[in-house]
Amino acid sequence: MAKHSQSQPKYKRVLLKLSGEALMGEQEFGIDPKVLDRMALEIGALIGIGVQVGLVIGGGNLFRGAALNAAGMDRVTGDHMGMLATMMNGLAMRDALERSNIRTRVMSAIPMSGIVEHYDRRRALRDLKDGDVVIFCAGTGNPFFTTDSAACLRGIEIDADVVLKATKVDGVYSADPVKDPSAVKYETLTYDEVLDKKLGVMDLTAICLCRDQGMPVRVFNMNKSGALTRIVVGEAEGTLIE
Ligand SMILES: Nc1ncnc2c1ncn2[C@@H]1O[C@H](COP(=O)(O)OP(=O)(O)O)[C@@H](O)[C@H]1O
Ligand SMILES: O=c1ccn([C@@H]2O[C@H](COP(=O)(O)OP(=O)(O)O)[C@@H](O)[C@H]2O)c(=O)[nH]1
Repeated sequence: MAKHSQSQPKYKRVLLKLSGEALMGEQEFGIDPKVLDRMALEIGALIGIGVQVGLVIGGGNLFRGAALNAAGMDRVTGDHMGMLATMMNGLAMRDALERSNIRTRVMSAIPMSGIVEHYDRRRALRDLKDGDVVIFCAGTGNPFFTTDSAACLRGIEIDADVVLKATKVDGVYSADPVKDPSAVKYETLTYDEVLDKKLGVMDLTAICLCRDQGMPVRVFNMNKSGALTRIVVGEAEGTLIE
């Protein structure tokens, strides 16, 4: 960390997307406080070198609308539950960040008066400039979307330099590396290559939005200690889609 804290960041403002499943750690469901604390440390290292950090957190560790739908629930109700799950993860992450003395604001796409603020882009920009981490919860606020799309949307809205998608694998591969051990990792890809090859690491709505708005996306493994800082200071890590 000492080495990186002297490094000049390549990016001034990033939108970090954490999947809900990443928060489970070794558990089957829910949130592992040890994982939250480790992520708070990694995010704190970025704040420490002057990088502005917006955060979108998934909800897949708790509920996913599509899975609830497959089990018989109305899809829109399931998606509402999924978005509420991202709120719980966001509150847990704020708690971990604040315990690490990192100023944090949570904004929700769905009004939730008395718990968190409603999403306000201009306010978020002011807070980011003040060095606060801003957590954007409840996805896009609409069913039939994912938090990957929400991350790209918020990243574009706040004029982030890059969307950083933290996941469980080391980048984008020729096939799902969890299922196919012969899959080969890409260093870089264009948006159209991701779409044409149907590479399943991010949903297509999110990729199309980034392509149309020219927002680069880097997919990387958040379980690798220091990977986030290495990316932000310009070292090769994961896969860059642009
Ligand atoms: N071509 C691919 N390259 C990398 N990962 C892939 C690919 N296709 C499918 N995946 C899977 O996508 C997952 C990453 O997506 P992520 O959004 O983090 O997970 P989830 O959709 O379960 O929340 C990886 O864990 C990996 O198993
Ligand atoms: O804009 C959004 C974002 C999320 N969701 C719901 O919230 C769930 C959790 O988000 P996601 O699956 O993206 O979480 P992750 O895979 O990142 O943990 C999704 O399955 C959807 O049901 C939604 O309806 N609209």
